[in-house]
Amino acid sequence: MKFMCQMSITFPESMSPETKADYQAQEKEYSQALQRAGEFEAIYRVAGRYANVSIFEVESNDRLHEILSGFPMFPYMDIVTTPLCKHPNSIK
Ligand SMILES: O=C(O)CC1=CCC(=O)O1
Repeated sequence: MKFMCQMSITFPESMSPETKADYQAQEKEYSQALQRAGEFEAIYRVAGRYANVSIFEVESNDRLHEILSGFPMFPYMDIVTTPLCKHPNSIK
């Protein structure tokens, strides 16, 4: 099952730069492990925003929820999830 997730991140103004950097380092480690495992197919930065567009290939809705809620920055994310289907004109 393929999904597009649009994530935007808002840290509290009171959060220190050190805490932000720690979240970002944890996020990178978690994200890259999922990418290596093949469940996290792609991630793009949205130009001009602290947001991304991510593509996941997972076995179930429950697995997607497990992945998303496991992101260290999950408490600071707003996530919009869109299920994707094959396009009839795709050559892949
Ligand atoms: O977009 C970000 O920086 C937050 C994020 C979510 C998954 C990831 O790898 O980074």
